[in-house]
Amino acid sequence: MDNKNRFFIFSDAYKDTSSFLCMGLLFKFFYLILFVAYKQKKKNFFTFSKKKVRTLFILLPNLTAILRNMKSQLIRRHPFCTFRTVNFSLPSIISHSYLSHLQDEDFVKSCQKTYQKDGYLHLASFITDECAKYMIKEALHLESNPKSFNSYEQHNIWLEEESPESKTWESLNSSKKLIAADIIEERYQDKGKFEKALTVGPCQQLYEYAIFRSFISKVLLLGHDDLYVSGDKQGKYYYNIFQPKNELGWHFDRSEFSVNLILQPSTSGGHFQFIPHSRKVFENEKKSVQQKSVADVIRKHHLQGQIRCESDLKQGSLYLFNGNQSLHCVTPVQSGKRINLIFTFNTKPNQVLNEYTLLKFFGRKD
Ligand SMILES: O=C(O)CCC(=O)C(=O)O
Ligand SMILES: [Fe+2]
Repeated sequence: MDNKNRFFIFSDAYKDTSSFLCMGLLFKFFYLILFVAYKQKKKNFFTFSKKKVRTLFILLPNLTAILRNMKSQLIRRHPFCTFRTVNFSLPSIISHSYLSHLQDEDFVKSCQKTYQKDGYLHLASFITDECAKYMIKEALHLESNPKSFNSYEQHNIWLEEESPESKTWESLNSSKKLIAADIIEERYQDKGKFEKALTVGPCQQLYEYAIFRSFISKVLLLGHDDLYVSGDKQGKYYYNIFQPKNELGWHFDRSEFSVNLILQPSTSGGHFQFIPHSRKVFENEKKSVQQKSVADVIRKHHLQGQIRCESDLKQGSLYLFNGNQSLHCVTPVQSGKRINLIFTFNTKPNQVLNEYTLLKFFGRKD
């Protein structure tokens, strides 16, 4: 085991620490009973009577409930019991095979080709298992943070509200939990005396890695333009957590492209599906007056065979996607949480989200 992997032993330690403390309390409790029994010299203390067994039955469940409660309090409050921040170096974030290829011309060309043909590029195991596991733990740790936001939206495929044309489209549902970048970064600031101060977590490191950004801009924009990090402290990157029953209804993204890192696929359901380069077909249907549904258009234009269901997205998969041109959705999660990390890159520097989008996405303006 190398040094990087050792961190996971430490990050797991919080569970053991709290169990250890609770076990300690339990032992103290029994020690106290024995001590009292000894002091009172009650000879019949250890003999069983119906009354004693009944008392024990009443006491025990209460005692375990109290201990369970104390344990959760300890996990939340005790500095040793919170999920600890870890310092990752770039080679422990990006898998070795990609790290050495991001600037390789042939590799970039083959990625460009796939992306142009499909509007989609999947790079399996882009980040290391260690980093993915850490990010999953971080997302789950921040899930209960009061600033993380359960977003629920009713929308049409265009994600438009006002236009009369878009009103004739069926209404779809989307729901997930969003954990904005500022909540993630808070973890790495103001560490108390129990944790070493760290300024940059692995999400931020990957997001700000210029070679990663330049690779993406070469693939997405064929190198005609540069990509910039976002100026938005919430939306620059964010964890998404899909619980069972959460889904993303069919839609076209407002942004031209998306960069999505899959951390944990759900155990069943929660598949990413898309119809490559389908915008024109749906645009042509936009003008007719009758009520329209995705299923109707799929039937009418024989698109069924073109729906791609990406069930091979696994822990550590990175996918780049042309979400503005290809209709896509995430099917309802049936079991297990689906966790991913979305990066926002822009073609102009210092772009920020407007108040409306901030409230809709993250439930707060600042
Ligand atoms: O979670 C995914 O894989 C897709 C996300 C997506 O389409 C979106 O956020 O607009
Ligand atoms: Fe999307």
